[in-house]
Amino acid sequence: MFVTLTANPSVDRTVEVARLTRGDLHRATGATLQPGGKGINVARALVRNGHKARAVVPAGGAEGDQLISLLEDCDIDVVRVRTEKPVRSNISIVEPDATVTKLNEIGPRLSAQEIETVCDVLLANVADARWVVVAGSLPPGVGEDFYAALIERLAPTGVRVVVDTSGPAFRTSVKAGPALVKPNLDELEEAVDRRLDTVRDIVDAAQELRFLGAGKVLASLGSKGAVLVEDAGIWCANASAEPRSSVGAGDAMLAGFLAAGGSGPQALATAVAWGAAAVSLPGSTMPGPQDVEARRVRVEPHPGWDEKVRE
Ligand SMILES: Nc1ncnc2c1ncn2[C@@H]1O[C@H](COP(=O)(O)OP(=O)(O)O)[C@@H](O)[C@H]1O
Ligand SMILES: O=P(O)(O)OC[C@H]1O[C@](O)(COP(=O)(O)O)[C@@H](O)[C@@H]1O
Repeated sequence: MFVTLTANPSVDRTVEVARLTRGDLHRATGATLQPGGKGINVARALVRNGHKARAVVPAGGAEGDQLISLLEDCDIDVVRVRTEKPVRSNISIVEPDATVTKLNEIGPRLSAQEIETVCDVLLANVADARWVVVAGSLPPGVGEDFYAALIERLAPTGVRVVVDTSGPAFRTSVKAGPALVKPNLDELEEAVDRRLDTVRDIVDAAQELRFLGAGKVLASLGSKGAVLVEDAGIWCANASAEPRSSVGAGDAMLAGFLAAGGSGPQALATAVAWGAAAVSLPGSTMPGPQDVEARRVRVEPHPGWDEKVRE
């Protein structure tokens, strides 16, 4: 069982337009409405590929009801924590060259009581978990040490915790010693407070996070694939794709890594295969086994240290 917590879930609308121009009326060429938020997407990807996943989801209001009903057909064990304020809606605008413009709402404020309930519910639902994924931004009212405190409370259970978040919450959570973190390039740059241009820069930054407390670092680099830095070694991998929408690609990629054991080059290969498959699908559609093409994957046991990591 994989357990995820999405502190700030969303109803995701992805709208496809021929070309985005500020101030213009656009007629959408396609649209999807999907359950959103990083932990939810990780759970969606895992169950699409035959794994068991439970998603803890604070959800209030009519939008919360809509989110839960969108999750009904997904085969996820959804544990809803009812909150007073409504779930947010996030909008992604996708152009034919797969450029994505994201409009993420800040999310509903959670009360101190609601935050405590979310923690208690998560802790009550991890007994059968192999991994716990705590992911996404934190809504208003939730302190930046929320994930760090959860990692500390989960430590006695022995479960491995993955963090995928951004900003101050990311840096703070690293110091609490998660087994794995999954930053994208922007998040990694923000965490180490400098620009990163090459594989060497990524590995140095990852080692800094490991020095601070993270066990492994799985850095995602868009079309450049991903870099895994762990005790056993350092690997780079990428998979080719005809990109359509990158929304949720990082979540699919993390799910692939966990599904394949959460360690080493084979798990990294699966991760980028799932990421590439996700990016080829509309909206935040999570790939199933028929979408994933292992032949597209290239794993480098000896990273090209000076290779550029920007697209
Ligand atoms: N254009 C692309 N071609 C192939 N794979 C891609 C492409 N864009 C993203 N991916 C895959 O999706 C993963 C996550 O993408 P990235 O944009 O780094 O993460 P996030 O969605 O978290 O911002 C990458 O590591 C890669 O495996
Ligand atoms: O919590 P945040 O950082 O606002 O992100 C939430 C958004 O990220 C997603 O989980 C997609 O994640 P990625 O594109 O980073 O993989 C959407 O479903 C959701 O709208």
